[in-house]
Amino acid sequence: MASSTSAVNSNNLVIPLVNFSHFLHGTPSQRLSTAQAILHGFQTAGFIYLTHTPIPPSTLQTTFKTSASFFSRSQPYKEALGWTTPESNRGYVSHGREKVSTLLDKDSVAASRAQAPDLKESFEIGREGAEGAPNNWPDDDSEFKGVMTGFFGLCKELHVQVMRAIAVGMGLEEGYFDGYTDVGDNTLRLLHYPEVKKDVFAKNKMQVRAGEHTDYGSITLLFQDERGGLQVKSPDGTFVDATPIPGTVVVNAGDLLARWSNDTIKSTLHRVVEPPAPEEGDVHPPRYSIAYFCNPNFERRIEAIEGTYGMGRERKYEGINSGEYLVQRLAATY
Ligand SMILES: O=C(O)CCC(=O)C(=O)O
Ligand SMILES: [Fe+2]
Repeated sequence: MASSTSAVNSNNLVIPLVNFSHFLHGTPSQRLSTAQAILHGFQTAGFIYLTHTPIPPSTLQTTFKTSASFFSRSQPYKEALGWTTPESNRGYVSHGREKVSTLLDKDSVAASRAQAPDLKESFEIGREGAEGAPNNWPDDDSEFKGVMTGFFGLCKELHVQVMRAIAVGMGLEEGYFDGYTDVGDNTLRLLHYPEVKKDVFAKNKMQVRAGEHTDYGSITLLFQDERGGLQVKSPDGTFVDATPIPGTVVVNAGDLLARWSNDTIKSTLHRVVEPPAPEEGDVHPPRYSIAYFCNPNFERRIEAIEGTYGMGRERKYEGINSGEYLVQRLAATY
């Protein structure tokens, strides 16, 4: 049986829908064809949708509920847990503070933020126990911490497995990336795009919920609710809806994986805009999503992956330290 059909197929953007259990538990041939479908998706669209991951739907539901209840707290409560530095990259980020964008210097980021700030707030959680970078947990809510650390661990494991699939797809030894994924230097980002009047979008054509950007790290695991609004840039240059499919995880490759793979894997622009399905009334309801940004262990040096250069393909990039790369990218965004 084929492991893959497509989740999105429009304007030359084909995002495969892959049953991940065929990689985890399938026969050797299912395992190989699934790994190849995953790698192919990253090489062409830069995005895939996974079904049948080991993350239980009930756990995901609890995590979404816990996230929504956190965002419903008062502004001073959330501000007290505020994000402080790119080095720690942990805590609460209020509306309009971060402007994800393709602009690399601080002045242009600030200018575009002033024009149409992203309509969102977020809470960033890093690896527990990282030296000098404690998480900004609310001290009156141990349930929040318990739910989020549990979810962090499940996502960490999924990162390990998706990187194994990429290794198998590339014809490398399955554990090729294990020494890069075992620490879990990743970031769990809870996102809340508040309810918004429809005329906000009508009045300003530039207004979006999250500006177009690429992600920075290796891969991102993205869990979205049923609202819609996520769009991915197609090879034609148009933005195509990455429509929510219940029970799936959207996975996209980030800039560091593109670089690591000598640009054989794509890090594709995406954004969040006004939801496509017209709802009744003059407001769009809130949208919640959860992004888990995976990175190679911060202490590792990232040099072109074996097999992605040679035989007429030049090696395009210098080696770079994973942690330094991320801090440099984050420093330009806040
Ligand atoms: O909310 C979403 O669906 C996308 C979020 C995203 O792309 C990001 O935070 O990097
Ligand atoms: Fe993103």
